[in-house]
Amino acid sequence: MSGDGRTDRRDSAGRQRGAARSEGRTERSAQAPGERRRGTDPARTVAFDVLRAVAETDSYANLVLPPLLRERAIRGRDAGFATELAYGALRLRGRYDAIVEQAAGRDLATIDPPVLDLLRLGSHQLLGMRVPPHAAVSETVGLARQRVGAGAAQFVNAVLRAVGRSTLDEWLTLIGDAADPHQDDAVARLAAVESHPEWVVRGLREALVGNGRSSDELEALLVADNAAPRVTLVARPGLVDDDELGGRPGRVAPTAHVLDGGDPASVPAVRDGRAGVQDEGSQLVALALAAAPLEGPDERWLDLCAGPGGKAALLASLVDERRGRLVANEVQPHRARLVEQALRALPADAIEDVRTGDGRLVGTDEPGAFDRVMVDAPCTGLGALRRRPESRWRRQPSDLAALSALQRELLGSALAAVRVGGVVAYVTCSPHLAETQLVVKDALRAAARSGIGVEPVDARAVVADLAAAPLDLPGDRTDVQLWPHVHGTDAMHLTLLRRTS
Ligand SMILES: C[S@@+](CC[C@H](N)C(=O)[O-])C[C@H]1O[C@@H](n2cnc3c(N)ncnc32)[C@H](O)[C@@H]1O
Repeated sequence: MSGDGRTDRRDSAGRQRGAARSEGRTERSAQAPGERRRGTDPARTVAFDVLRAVAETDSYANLVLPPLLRERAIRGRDAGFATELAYGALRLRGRYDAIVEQAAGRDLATIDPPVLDLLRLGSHQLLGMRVPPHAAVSETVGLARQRVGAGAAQFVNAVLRAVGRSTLDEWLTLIGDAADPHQDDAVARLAAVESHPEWVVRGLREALVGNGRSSDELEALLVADNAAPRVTLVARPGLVDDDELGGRPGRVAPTAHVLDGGDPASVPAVRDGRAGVQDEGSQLVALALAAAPLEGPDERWLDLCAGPGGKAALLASLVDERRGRLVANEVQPHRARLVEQALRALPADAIEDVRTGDGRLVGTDEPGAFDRVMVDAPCTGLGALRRRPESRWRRQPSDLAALSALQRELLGSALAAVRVGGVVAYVTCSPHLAETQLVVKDALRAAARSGIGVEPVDARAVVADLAAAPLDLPGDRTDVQLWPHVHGTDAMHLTLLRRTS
């Protein structure tokens, strides 16, 4: 039974069983009787609406989908099916577009965007989910007829039948060969087959090599980006007992609980803010800032870019254990409100302030005022592609220049805001060298020019003491770069720096 007592009508293969299809009802009643037909499947309809919202209003799928599911009372397996369909079609858009182009024998630019979205959804059901082909095709054609028109439905039918005639492996060989006809461009092939923009594939390859890893790992990394991450909870120290959260212990962060499934919002400690949903890599970098060796006072911490507040809540629980206080700063007012919300379970004593302000000014306004500073910088998010289904298509190479300039300024401000002897953590959820190693290098040069001395702290030694098992971190660097295909985390970057003068 679904939560509202009605029978859950989807089987494990995503087929909808039974006749009552609530979503279609009102739309059917608005049609002339001659046009009446079986209603469309609410789960597929909601997935289509998510893809349309992403395309038309630049919406984020993970923000649009949950309220739509709630509004339309789609729960249980139906909700799981809709989520996998929408997120999978968005993540694998590049792969399916290459397949659709071949199957349709037409340039994608000649296909109307809503029709292309339907073809992506149909292709994902056929090739990426275990939906029986007749259901995948007929349900998508029905949706096309209802939402776009009879002509579009015929086209969708023909193209999806062509898609269904080959297996996924056969299609991958075909689109790989089409992208790399001379067998000399591994990036173009991987970009098509593993559904990433080429500039992202190039950036990830450089990041692997720049962190002492082999470019042979690239395919495994791209594959990991295409898999939905497991839901991981953080047990905020001092606020929650480990056995309240369930799940299995994390591999990387001692505060992590990895769930096998279920809705994290149903966990009471998550609802009241004593725990939260947080990637293990994000947990580890906050724990590392707190654990970095420090001489002298350790009581005033700053989270410079705090919204929406996941790391701030973990830092606040850690500083509270030392009887210290956290200042959380965020430039966007609505995100600063999310920080307040994330900190709701923390004792008032642990929070000095939640501020709305430009982090670039803190170093000038409050020089040398903090013992530990977190700079979790705004970034391309190329390390969290598995979590944000459409973001790889939205980001542009030109974003890198603007973001890395901002990152340098924020890190410079943090180095000015920390006291001599204090520690700064520079963190991104992108492994791109332009946002990580190069930003740190530039910021250190700029700091030296303004008379601020800085030395690296061995972040690898710090995380080695925190992690349950040794972390695979090759090369002789002092920073830490995590990877989804190696550590099971987002590709978080961490540099720890100590101010020396
Ligand atoms: C990667 S997110 C931080 C995530 C956060 N630490 C967490 O764990 O929930 C970066 C944040 O920096 C904020 N930001 C962007 N420019 C900023 C600036 N100039 N000063 C302060 N915050 C800024 C963004 O609005 C965004 O909320």
